[in-house]
Amino acid sequence: MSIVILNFGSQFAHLIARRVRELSVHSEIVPYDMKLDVMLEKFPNVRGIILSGGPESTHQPDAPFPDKSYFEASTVSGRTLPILGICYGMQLIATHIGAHVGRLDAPSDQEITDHLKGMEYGKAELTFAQHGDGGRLLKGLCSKPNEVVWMSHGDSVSKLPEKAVITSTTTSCHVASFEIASEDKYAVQFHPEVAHTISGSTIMSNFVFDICKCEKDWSIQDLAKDLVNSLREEVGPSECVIMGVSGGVDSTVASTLLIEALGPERVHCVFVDHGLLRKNERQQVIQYFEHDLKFSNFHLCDASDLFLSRLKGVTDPEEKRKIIGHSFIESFDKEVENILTKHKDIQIAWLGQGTIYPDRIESAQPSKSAHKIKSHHNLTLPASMKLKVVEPLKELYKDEVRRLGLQIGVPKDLIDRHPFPGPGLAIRILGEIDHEKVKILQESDYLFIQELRNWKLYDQVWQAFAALIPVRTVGVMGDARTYDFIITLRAVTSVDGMTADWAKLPYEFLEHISTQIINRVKGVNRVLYDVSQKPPSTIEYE
Ligand SMILES: Nc1ncnc2c1ncn2[C@@H]1O[C@H](COP(=O)(O)OP(=O)(O)OP(=O)(O)O)[C@@H](O)[C@H]1O
Ligand SMILES: O=c1[nH]c(=O)c2[nH+]cn([C@@H]3O[C@H](COP(=O)(O)O)[C@@H](O)[C@H]3O)c2[nH]1
Ligand SMILES: NC(=O)CC[C@H](N)C(=O)O
Ligand SMILES: [Mg+2]
Repeated sequence: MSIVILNFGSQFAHLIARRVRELSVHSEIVPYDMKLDVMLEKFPNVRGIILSGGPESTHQPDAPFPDKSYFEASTVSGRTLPILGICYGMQLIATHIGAHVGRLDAPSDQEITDHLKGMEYGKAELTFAQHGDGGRLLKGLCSKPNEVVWMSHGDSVSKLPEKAVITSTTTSCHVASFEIASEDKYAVQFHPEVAHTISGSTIMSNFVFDICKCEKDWSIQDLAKDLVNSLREEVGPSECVIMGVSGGVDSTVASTLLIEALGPERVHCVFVDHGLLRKNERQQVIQYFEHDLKFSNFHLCDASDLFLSRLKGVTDPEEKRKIIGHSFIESFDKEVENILTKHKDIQIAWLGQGTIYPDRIESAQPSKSAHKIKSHHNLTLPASMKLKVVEPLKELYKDEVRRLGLQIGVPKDLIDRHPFPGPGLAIRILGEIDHEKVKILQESDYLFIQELRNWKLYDQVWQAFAALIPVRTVGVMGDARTYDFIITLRAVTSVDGMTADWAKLPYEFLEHISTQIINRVKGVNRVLYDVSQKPPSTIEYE
């Protein structure tokens, strides 16, 4: 049995599929324009349809719409095919049934502004409709007041026809969910698939089991074994892989799988020092690969001059990311040449990377209708590249990678490390990069992380780091005027990096770390703490 997701370009479409699979039910994502009959042929056991969110607005002329027959196909081969619309998906169902979908700032919407109170990004609290049973979809939720959900929309639904029952609202959104149970149409403006929607899994389970009547007939059987087998099929029997390793979770798990699949001789791990690493990181990574993990083919590539000279004078975040992606590939190419001079008889045909699913969706890789949020360095590959790319973890989320890593014997202290982005400090020094700023940020970040560990707070947050805001402000130290940079501290809680909340670090800690950084790092006279959620912000600054 399957649940099919029509993808309208949501940042979270893959997460919907993952939530369904976590319920032991098969799920697939298909392009939004797949016709109903084609879909039915492909998935004869389909039991329900989910319309994903998406960046467009249904009232725009080119807005993507699904084949209309999905809305009319409440009976397919003698059984109903329920539809759940999420965010943009809800707005599609609303448009189809003749409701109004609009944006507060559109001038022609004046007469309905009462109902369109506005946009919501991040955390919101549901109020259940007066009849109070939450309908079929929200069954089991309305016993609790203040149900926390995650929103990310600018358009709102109003003027629903009578047959549609509004099941919940928020202070800014009159229709947070509605359903037409007799037609098996269900719709939520919020995102049940994200980890920050507290009862998201109950909602998904209500849809999958109670409404679509699916049975638990799917399981991830020994994921590690499947991945190893497919790597053996993908990489030819005499081919070798050059694997980019950073000392981070994803590349360590990916390289361990590659070594398991191909044997240690065929996997050459390369760590690139791009001059934008954290304080002491280079020595730690070398120690880790050479002494702790004892990888037989570990290579250090010192490319700091290359990266820093290419980035000189560059301020645009996407431009920086492109330069970094290309410089990585150049460094790998150079390292391939070095390896081939030593091992003349081998054939290096592949570049291995620890790319995971969120890297791809933010770079707008897997879907034609998704907007690009930021180009992750590992996906900004030059067209001229000669190596083929192998990415064993490309379908997984961070928490799944961590579980897989533990299963295949990667040490727990590495698994628990905070993620560190490949472009490193380049995307945490806003705008132009120079040696002075790198030094200031390295010192500030080092103090922040050390103190989080000392205060036993490191494991309570998902990711934490300092970033440098290249704006000077006036301070007074020892009665003298200073005119120095701002350091901003970011600490977030998350499960998979797709949504994130700011960590509620104790005031005493914030006071302590602010004093430490200002007193000990020359060039900083002001420290800020970032209290933004993702969405609408992202975790990194660029
Ligand atoms: N300094 C580096 N040298 C070589 N490859 C790198 C480097 N930094 C990143 N990469 C490559 O880019 C991929 C993506 O980086 P990313 O930071 O997302 O993952 P990671 O470093 O493996 O894990 P983590 O998210 O825990 O930091 C890595 O898996 C690795 O293949
Ligand atoms: O290897 C990487 N290359 C990149 O270009 C990149 N950009 C963001 N990140 C990491 O991805 C997660 C989500 O970050 P954002 O909310 O900023 O997109 C966070 O964990 C970020 O640190 C990157 N990792
Ligand atoms: N996340 C979404 O699906 C957003 C839908 C639509 N683009 C809006 O802003 O309301
Ligand atoms: Mg990393």
